[in-house]
Amino acid sequence: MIKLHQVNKHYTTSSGLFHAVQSVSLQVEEGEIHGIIGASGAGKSTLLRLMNVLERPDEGNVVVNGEDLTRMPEKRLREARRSIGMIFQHYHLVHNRSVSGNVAMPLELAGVAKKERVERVRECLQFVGLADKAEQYPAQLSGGQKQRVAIARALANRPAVLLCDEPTSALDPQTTADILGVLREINRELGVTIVIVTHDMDVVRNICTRVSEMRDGHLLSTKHVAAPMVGSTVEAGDADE
Ligand SMILES: Nc1ncnc2c1ncn2[C@@H]1O[C@H](COP(=O)(O)OP(=O)(O)OP(=O)(O)O)[C@@H](O)[C@H]1O
Repeated sequence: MIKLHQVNKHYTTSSGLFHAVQSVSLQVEEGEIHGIIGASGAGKSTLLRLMNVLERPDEGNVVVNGEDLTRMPEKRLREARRSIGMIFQHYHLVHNRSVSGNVAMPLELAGVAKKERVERVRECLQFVGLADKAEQYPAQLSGGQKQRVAIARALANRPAVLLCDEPTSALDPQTTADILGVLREINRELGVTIVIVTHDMDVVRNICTRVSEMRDGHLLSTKHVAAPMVGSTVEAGDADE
């Protein structure tokens, strides 16, 4: 589903070239929920942004759904990105658009006709439990509701993959549990493959099938996560690679 092959990313900083992601190879399988953990600055967000080529790798290949995104011209890359949704810690909603206006944006960019757009926005808001908030504005919503709008927007173009960058880090424990429930449903009911960057091992124990650990730009390990059991603490373990 997602194959990173020997991917490298450098940034130019005031103190020289910084090697943020170093020769990372990783395969995310179709249908899994794959966690990426590691200390602050380890390169987790950079790795996630390499998966949809929001960051272009300096070396290596990024293949999603059998298509090499690193070899595509910009126009084809924009089209390919429609099958890769993304959500962020701080939601990135457009404040002067209503909830339905936000969810409609990727459909407008994809040239979907108005009637179909309205229907799809309604479906997506219903899926995340916010059908009654369609005409409200982001400032009127709680953090959890804003993240649900961002999820609905990410689902609008029926992606095969959803990339999540610290999606619950700004949320309280109950809201975190609710949002993880939504992500689990997206995975199970819609068959969407999910990659989730987090510093919270509870998130990993709760929803991830495998977890990769980053340190100083390197991928240290990828492990299976024991099947989550309600109310129990489950250790990540059972190295498989
Ligand atoms: N655009 C950029 N220009 C220069 N340096 C960058 C840029 N983006 C990231 N970095 C640096 O690359 C390193 C990895 O950043 P990244 O955001 O991927 O880490 P992270 O593991 O997600 O950290 P955090 O948990 O703090 O978000 C950091 O040292 C960061 O300062």
